[in-house]
Amino acid sequence: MNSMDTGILDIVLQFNQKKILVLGDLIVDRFIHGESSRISPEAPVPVLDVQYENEQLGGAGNVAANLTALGATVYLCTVVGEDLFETQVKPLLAEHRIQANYLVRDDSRKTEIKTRLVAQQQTVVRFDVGDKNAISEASEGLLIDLLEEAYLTADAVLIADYEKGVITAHVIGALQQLHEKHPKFIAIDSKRLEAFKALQPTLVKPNYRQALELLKVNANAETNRVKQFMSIGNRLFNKTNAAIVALTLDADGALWLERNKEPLLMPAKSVTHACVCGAGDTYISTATLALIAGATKPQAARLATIAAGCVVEKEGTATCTRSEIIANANSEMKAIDAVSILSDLIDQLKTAGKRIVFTNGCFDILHCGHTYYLQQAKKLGDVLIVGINTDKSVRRLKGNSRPINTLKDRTEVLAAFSSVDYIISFGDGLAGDNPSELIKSLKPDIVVKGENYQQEDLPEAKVIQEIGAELILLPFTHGQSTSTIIRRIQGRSSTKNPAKMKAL
Ligand SMILES: Nc1ncnc2c1ncn2[C@@H]1O[C@H](COP(=O)(O)OP(=O)(O)O)[C@@H](O)[C@H]1O
Ligand SMILES: O=P(O)(O)OC[C@@H](O)[C@H]1O[C@@H](OP(=O)(O)O)[C@@H](O)[C@@H](O)[C@@H]1O
Repeated sequence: MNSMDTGILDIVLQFNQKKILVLGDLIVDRFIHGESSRISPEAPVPVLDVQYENEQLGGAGNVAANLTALGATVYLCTVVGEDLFETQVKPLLAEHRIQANYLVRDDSRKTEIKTRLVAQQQTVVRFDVGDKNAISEASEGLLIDLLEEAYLTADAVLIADYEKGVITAHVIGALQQLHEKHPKFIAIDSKRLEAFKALQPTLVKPNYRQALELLKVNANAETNRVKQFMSIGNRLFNKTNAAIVALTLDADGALWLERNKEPLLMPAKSVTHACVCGAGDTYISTATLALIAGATKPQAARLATIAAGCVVEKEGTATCTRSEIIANANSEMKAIDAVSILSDLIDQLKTAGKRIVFTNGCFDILHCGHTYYLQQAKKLGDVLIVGINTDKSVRRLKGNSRPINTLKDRTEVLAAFSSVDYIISFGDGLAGDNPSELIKSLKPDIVVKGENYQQEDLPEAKVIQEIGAELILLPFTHGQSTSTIIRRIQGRSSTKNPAKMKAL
């Protein structure tokens, strides 16, 4: 754990207080998965033996789904056709906890549905059905009314424009008027960023192809894309009027550009088989939430990269939760301050078949007894969670001279142990100095204690039984304890330097 990581965690924890207005084209992504082992006799195309199908929200719908997965409240302003509303769109919105109050339903319109045939994880063909023409005047009027309603309560506006007809010149004009009266953070992902110049967006996210098109530069496979945009990237400011340009470069990560500042390159996670559909949606959703939660540019770029790295490892159009961001952040980020985040994370780890081990203690001055004990605890399962007593709690348990090290320092030392996966403090809640409440919330599979305890003496024994966890008592290393170490030091100091002993 270091100060940057603590900052990142604080930012992620604020995501659920944010309200985002998402404006754009809703798409339905349909994936038909199968195996292919031969070429059709009728034409030189693979024959797909279909195994399963699924549908996901795409376009602005995917942006909204990503934002809700990250904890935010979303007002999704869009126009959908009646054709797919009841059967496809409504259930998907409900699944992602997205309110349908800001949607305009238009029975003259066909919703965009993109069907992909996927053989052995490789998309073989995609076909699109749906209207791409501008929405009707009636729908436009209704959409602008809803936009005005949602705008004032939102913390930021995220435009997900796929040029499927929802964002007309009138819609942009209405947004501009609102923005002039009540300026807000505006983030834009669009193939035609120049059309939004008047909004003076805070953040735009072109991908490489879109950035080349904006600057009217031809693509060249030989070019080093990072070097190229380090040199010509500043021309994107005049084209977009944006304060920050997050240029995403798929497997090469992203280059963040800001006027008169050094560009920031954030490399992407290396993924063997990346499924990139929707990665840009996840990227801009996370970057927006991070920036409005007060993240610095490097922090926001890092969080967006972690989230995009998480979705490209999943099948189809996907989302990344706050817990996944924390779990995917580097291993230094072990200390988790919110029980709800850790319990979400544990649920996900359990679903992935992991066995969760929990133990707790003061971990004041660490010695080889701790090392052995934590290693043994970890071996009992897959993930070791350590509950650590707060400073006040240690004082109550061990006396006023303790702890020797503050909670922050004790946590930092504990986080350096490879056997320890996550650390959470406890001791100031209703259950006082024992971890009953924490165990009840986290529901580990195994609880480990030192064998100096008897099951019947443990205040948490009842909770352990209630949640159906197994209690395992591990032997302590003989003669090793923090108190013995302190006494040893005091003994030595008292003969050699009594003044120093007092200071201890
Ligand atoms: N092949 C990949 N491997 C790892 N990360 C990727 C890959 N493709 C995309 N990403 C991640 O997703 C982000 C956005 O991807 P990109 O393809 O540039 O945007 P878009 O989806 O808008 O075209 C990248 O900056 C990167 O973090
Ligand atoms: O522009 P077209 O291709 O017609 O439509 C958009 C699609 O390419 C896909 O673009 C993806 O976004 P990313 O661009 O990968 O973030 C997602 O929004 C998908 O849901 C969507 O189907």
